[in-house]
Amino acid sequence: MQLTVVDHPIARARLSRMRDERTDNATFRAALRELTQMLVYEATRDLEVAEEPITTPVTDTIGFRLAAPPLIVPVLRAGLGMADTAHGMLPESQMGFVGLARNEVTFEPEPYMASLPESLVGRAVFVLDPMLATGGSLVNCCTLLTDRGATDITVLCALAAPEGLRRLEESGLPLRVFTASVDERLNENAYIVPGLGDAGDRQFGAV
Ligand SMILES: O=P(O)(O)OC[C@H]1O[C@H](OP(=O)(O)OP(=O)(O)O)[C@H](O)[C@@H]1O
Ligand SMILES: O=c1cc[nH]c(=O)[nH]1
Ligand SMILES: [Mg+2]
Repeated sequence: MQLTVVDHPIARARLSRMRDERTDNATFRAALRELTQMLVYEATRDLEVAEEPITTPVTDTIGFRLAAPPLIVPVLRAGLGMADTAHGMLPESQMGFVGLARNEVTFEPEPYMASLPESLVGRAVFVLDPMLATGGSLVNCCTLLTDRGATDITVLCALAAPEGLRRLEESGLPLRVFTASVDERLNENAYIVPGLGDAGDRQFGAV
């Protein structure tokens, strides 16, 4: 599994705003959108481009377009806050949706929806979820994708815990992970420390 930590100064500043308990829901969402831009920018660096002839106001030349824009898959709820930004940067991409809620007693994810293309053979997939804690939710989501034939999955998250990264690594799933920080650890409630709290609640309110 390939891990990239996007620790650009602007990314660190946005992440700090998200961590701060005084940050209100609207400011948290704005900071997550801005952080998502940086994660997408880094994660798309190696995407294949196709050449196409174009004409500028001055002359004919060669232009470029993405050869195969990845499928974007936000994990509901918290990943929804990254979806529009990622789609804006990859406007030709298709979007799928996975809904998971972590059981806060067992810490296991409980799936409640999946809306994905039947086959993902030969398609790159970008999974969006700001939080990688125990890793249970992302293993569940990425297994749904590999069950459909995906072999090229990129996970974009704001924060990752070492425990979750280990679980993803041990899953053997074909993954690359881009995160703005690898935090210290999980606490007894499987929350990331120092973390930022519940990313869904911080954006949309407590359920
Ligand atoms: O790595 P894990 O231990 O599985 O935890 C991470 C998951 O927890 C959060 O979702 P949550 O279940 O709180 O749902 P929500 O987005 O609706 O708040 C987060 O967005 C991840 O999906
Ligand atoms: O710290 C955590 C752990 C799981 N889910 C969150 O939203 N935050
Ligand atoms: Mg939540």
